[in-house]
Amino acid sequence: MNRLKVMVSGANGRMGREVVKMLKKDDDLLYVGGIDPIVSSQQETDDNPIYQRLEEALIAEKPDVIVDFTNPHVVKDNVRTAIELGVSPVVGTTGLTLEDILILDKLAKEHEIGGVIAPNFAIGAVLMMKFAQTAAKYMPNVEIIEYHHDQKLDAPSGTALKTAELIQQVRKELKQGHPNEKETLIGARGGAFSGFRIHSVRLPGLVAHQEVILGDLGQTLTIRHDSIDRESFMPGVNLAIKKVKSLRGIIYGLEHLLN
Ligand SMILES: NC(=O)C1=CN([C@@H]2O[C@H](COP(=O)(O)OP(=O)(O)OC[C@H]3O[C@@H](n4cnc5c(N)ncnc54)[C@H](OP(=O)(O)O)[C@@H]3O)[C@@H](O)[C@H]2O)C=CC1
Ligand SMILES: O=C(O)C1=N[C@H](C(=O)O)C[C@H](O)C1
Repeated sequence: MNRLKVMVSGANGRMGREVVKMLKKDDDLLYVGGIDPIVSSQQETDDNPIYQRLEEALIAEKPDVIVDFTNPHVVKDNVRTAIELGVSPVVGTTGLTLEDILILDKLAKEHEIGGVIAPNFAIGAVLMMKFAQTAAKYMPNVEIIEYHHDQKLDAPSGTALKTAELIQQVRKELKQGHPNEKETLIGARGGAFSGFRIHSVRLPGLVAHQEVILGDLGQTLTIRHDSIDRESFMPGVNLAIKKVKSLRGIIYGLEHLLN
């Protein structure tokens, strides 16, 4: 059986390094090289070149799938380039807007290409988002607190935004808090999303964590997920790589690939 050829954009980053390790352990997948602005001698071997430019890499190696864990500033152009060159993108990079995703979906359909964009590849995080959505239907007073390492570029996290979008679909419209509430320190109440709030904590020592807290008369419900190691994302990335060639257009969220 032909092994699926996979490249990794952002191969020298925290997630990229983990993905390369995972690919090298899977006999059904063939890692054919990475893309990263800084070529690290530790990672580059004759078998696994590291390119500095995506287009050059895709033309030279002709992978089936490109996995992207780069940054919010470059991800949209990366996905567009991959689709135009006929390579299926599996994207974990956060920072794409819903409008960006619609544009990329249209482009992917025009090129008859499948793609996966998932703000969180950890199964526990997907369940946390689903449970929060179910709970918000019955308990519409809700706040999201996400906690990440202090090198993260975007706030709020992609996971928090996706959670908020899922909650918004089912939650009775309601502006929370006291109508005369006054912030005496700007930002103290977090970011406003459709009448509820998202708070972002950044500290060394954290990996990726989120709490959704729902309140009602005399009770609160807290739904919490913790990624304590980046290994937590790898089964989801692996699943997306193996399913993406059978898709047409972009799916947004790992939940669409789970039974
Ligand atoms: N969906 C999910 O499950 C998860 C998503 N993420 C997301 O993944 C993204 C990456 O996170 P993380 O690995 O921690 O970040 P890092 O900063 O550790 O890694 C990003 C890497 O991409 C490189 N890079 C920058 N520009 C380009 C480019 N144009 N082409 C190729 N490589 C490029 C960076 O190089 P340089 O440093 O030189 O700029 C860096 O090596 C973030 O958006 C994060 O939110 C993270 C974890 C899980
Ligand atoms: O930057 C990270 O680390 C993470 N980013 C994703 C996000 O923004 O939700 C996923 C996970 O939380 C880790």
